[in-house]
Amino acid sequence: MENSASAAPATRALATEAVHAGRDDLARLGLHAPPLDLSTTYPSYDAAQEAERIDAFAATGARLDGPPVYARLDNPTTARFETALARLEGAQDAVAFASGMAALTAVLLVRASQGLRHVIAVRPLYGCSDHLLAAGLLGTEVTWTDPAGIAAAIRPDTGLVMVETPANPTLAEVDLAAVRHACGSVPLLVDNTFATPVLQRPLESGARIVLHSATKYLGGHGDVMGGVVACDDEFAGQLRQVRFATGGVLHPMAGYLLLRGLSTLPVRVKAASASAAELASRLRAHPQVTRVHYPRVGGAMVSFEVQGDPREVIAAVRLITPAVSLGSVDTLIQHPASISHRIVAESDRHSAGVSDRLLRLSVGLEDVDDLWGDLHQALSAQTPRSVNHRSSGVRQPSAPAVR
Ligand code: MET
Repeated sequence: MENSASAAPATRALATEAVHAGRDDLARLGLHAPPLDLSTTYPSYDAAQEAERIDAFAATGARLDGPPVYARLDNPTTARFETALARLEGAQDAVAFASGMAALTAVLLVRASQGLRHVIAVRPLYGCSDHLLAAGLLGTEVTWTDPAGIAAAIRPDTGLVMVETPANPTLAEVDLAAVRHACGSVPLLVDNTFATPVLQRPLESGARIVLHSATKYLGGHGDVMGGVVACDDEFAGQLRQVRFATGGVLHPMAGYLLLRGLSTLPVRVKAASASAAELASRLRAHPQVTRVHYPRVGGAMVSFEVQGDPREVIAAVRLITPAVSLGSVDTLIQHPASISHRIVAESDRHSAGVSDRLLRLSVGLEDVDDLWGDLHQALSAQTPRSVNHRSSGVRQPSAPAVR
């Protein structure tokens, strides 16, 4: 199997890479679907050779030639996903983890283990990313700033600058080239979960590290949890060493599903983005909506602020799924102040522009008029305050006719 991200030709378009990257050897193997390797360990009669291979991994963290010794070092199915995602992001390599938070944790641990404990970050970030930094759970120390304050915040022990653009949940964007310039020699990490490499490739703007919650658009169907970091070979080796030591590995079945998800990523993102742009424009004209956030880069996320209680809109949707998370084929809506950003202190939420009246919509692949019909009725609905998701006065709609 070809594990190297540079094995495929450099000239294929993103849509072609999405289908073929990480699968270039399959026809030669006589396979169509990628093999799913569930091994936790890999037998060898040559203990001396295994010792050498473990020493080699300990030295650089580079992928071993041949079987991975043990599943916490590597996995061939997951490696295909890593190869494919690296190609899509234009990175030398990628390293996958059990979740986006495990991926961010590994990045922070790599830098902290080098004595670079200070992180500069721009709010808003996803609520748990914010919390991980703000609480200093990993022994790091954070300075929050806006992009203009990055250069002045750099210290001798600064190991990372972190931004998320478009940001969760306000969809605020930063100018990556300007931020990269302000970082000087400090590595810039960009959380690219919302844009995906279909709309934005931060490494082209000089970022060194790209982070994804793969649970979202990369998987794309709400049935797989994972995280991935795209970066250069050197940093990927350090991440693999941390992953081996701390154990936040992606399950091979998740690696399989994520590789499958990548093959439809461009068509999913483009279709959902077209609907999202349309919904953003219809929301702007709705009398109950006071503000709509839709990023310049595009994408399938829309956030909007409402006149009344946003939780009443959540209670009133019938087609749209009232759930946190994003990037699935179905449209999801959630109230950041109640769920995704609940763990961020209220004053920090507010100063980051996360209003209590903000709703976050992840637009899926349904017909845009059906989505608008549901949003429109939910915005107009007067839901009794006693309704909640357990006692549920929720009507189950009878199956509608297909237009
Ligand atoms: C546990 S809350 C959030 C999950 C996900 N990162 C989101 O923003 O929706």
